[in-house]
Amino acid sequence: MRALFLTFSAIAYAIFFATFLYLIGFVGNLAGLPLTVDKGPVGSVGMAVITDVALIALFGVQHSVMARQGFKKAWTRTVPKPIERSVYVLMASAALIILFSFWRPIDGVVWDVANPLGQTIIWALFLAGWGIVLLSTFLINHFELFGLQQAWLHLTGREAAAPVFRQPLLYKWVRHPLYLGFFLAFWATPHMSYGHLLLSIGMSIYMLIAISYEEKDLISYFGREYEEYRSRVGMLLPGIGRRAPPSS
Ligand SMILES: C[S@@+](CC[C@H](N)C(=O)[O-])C[C@H]1O[C@@H](n2cnc3c(N)ncnc32)[C@H](O)[C@@H]1O
Repeated sequence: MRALFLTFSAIAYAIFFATFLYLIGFVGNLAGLPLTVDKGPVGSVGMAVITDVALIALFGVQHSVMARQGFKKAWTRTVPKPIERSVYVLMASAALIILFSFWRPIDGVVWDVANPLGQTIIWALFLAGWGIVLLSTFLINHFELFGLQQAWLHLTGREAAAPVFRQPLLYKWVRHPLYLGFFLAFWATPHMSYGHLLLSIGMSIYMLIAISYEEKDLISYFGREYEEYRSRVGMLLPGIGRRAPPSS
């Protein structure tokens, strides 16, 4: 059973990684992909807006609800604890695959940068965004975030350690570098269509909500240590979005 759990986690991880790579191409409109933010079946604008908002909401609800402590407690009565995170990762990938499959592009130019230097700078920001996302997962704990560590510890008969508060490298300057990377990745495009704008706005709203829930959890784990960090370090940009600790 323990080896089966690890196999399940490894498969969930492989599916996540393939989905993550596709997401880069989807948002960046990579030539050769069958479906991207600007390439796919076109219908009426009204239907496209309703469909796309529903797809973003599905992703946001799956991500936020399944990450909450209360949900995890209830959920692990059914799903074995060592693979709980891998099931979450699998569901998150499924929500993205559904988004890729049913996304409806919306034509129309919000901005279009034709200048070659401008385009190069914007693509560099786009790639930097994805790089920051990946780097941040390693700064927190990549293999735990994606469920492999939990199944491995179970296989080797060890207990999962309690969450550790980290502030290495990027976390010294901003509290949410991973989300900062996603902001760059969604917004840095030389050609912004109305469909892409909808995706960028929707994901940005989701991330701001996710940050507020995540910080409540972080304060419940780490207490004053996190409150002090929050009062000193900016949210998404250095020095901006610091929050004074509640007076006691
Ligand atoms: C997907 S990661 C996003 C991390 C962070 N919000 C960011 O944007 O870089 C979410 C997980 O990271 C954990 N986390 C966030 N900040 C942390 C920190 N400074 N130290 C340890 N864990 C952290 C949260 O508890 C959550 O399980």
